[in-house]
Order: sequence, then structure tokens, then C-alpha cells
Amino acid sequence: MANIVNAIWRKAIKDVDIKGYLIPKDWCVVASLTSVHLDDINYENPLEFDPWRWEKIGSGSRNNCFTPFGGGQRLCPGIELSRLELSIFLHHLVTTYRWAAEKDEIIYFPTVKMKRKLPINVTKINT
Ligand code: HEM
Repeated sequence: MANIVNAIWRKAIKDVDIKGYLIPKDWCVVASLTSVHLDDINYENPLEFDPWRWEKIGSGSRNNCFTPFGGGQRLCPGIELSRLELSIFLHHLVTTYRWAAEKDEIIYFPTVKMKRKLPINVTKINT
């Protein structure tokens, strides 16, 4: 369960107590969104690519365990636009083309990306 935005930063503007832990005023906090997605308390086999998991557990887009677009007051306002764009793109990609990825490596920090930008060779399906 990868996450493109792997963490978000916050600064405490006053002393904050969370479950007995004090975050002093002016301290910076990093909320690790990736940790939420890779925690096997939240997701079975989180390291496995398993698109069918959503069939079992529902889209889960409105709970605290699914955080690709952040959450709370600063939830990404582009969430619905991005989902629509991605759905249209993926639909056309899988129904019209086949592709083979070249060898590449994942870089996890500061954001998730591919070292060589994941070159792929695309061929059109003959219909
Ligand atoms: C797959 C695409 C996208 C991903 C993964 C993504 C992810 C995120 C995340 C995680 C945040 C929260 C940042 C934080 O809490 O500090 C955020 C905020 C934001 N996103 Fe996106 N985003 C995407 C697309 C878009 C698009 C298409 C737009 C605009 C058309 C957009 C506009 C914004 C804005 C303005 C914020 C700041 C919201 C605020 O601070 O109140 N995003 N995004």
C-alpha cells in the first residue's frame, strides 16, 4: 500500500497533549501517512499489490486508515478531481494498450518516485 505523499508536516502553535504525549508549542511534527498504509493492523498483507482488497473492505476512503490525500481540515481539495482523472486515464490505458516496464528502482524519500521515472514501452491493442 504505497503512498505518493509519504508524510505531512505540522507545527504545534500551542502545547498539545495526545494520549499522554506532550507536543510542546513550536515543535514540528511529521505525520507519516506511509506508516498508516503499511501497518498490518490496518491492512492485511500491506506490502502486497492486491487491488482486490477493496472489494473485501470497501473503498475506505473516508476513514483514518486511508490517507493518500491527507485528512481532517487540510484534506486535499483535489481528491475528487484526481480520482476522476485517474479513473479515466486507467480505463483508457488498460482497455486500449499493453505496456512493459523497464527496470527501475523506487526512491522513498522525500517523496515516493522512480529513479528513472519508470520508462514503459507501450503498444496499442489491435481490436
Ligand atoms: C493524485 C493526486 C494528488 C495527491 C496524492 C494529493 C495529495 C495531497 C495531500 C496528502 C495533501 C495534504 C497536505 C497536508 O495535509 O499538509 C494535499 C493538499 C492539497 N492538495 Fe492535493 N493531491 C493530489 C491532487 C491535487 C489536485 C489535482 C489539486 C488541485 C486541483 C490539489 C490541491 C491541493 C491543495 C490546494 C492542498 C492544500 C490543502 C490545504 O492545505 O488546506 N491536489 N494534497
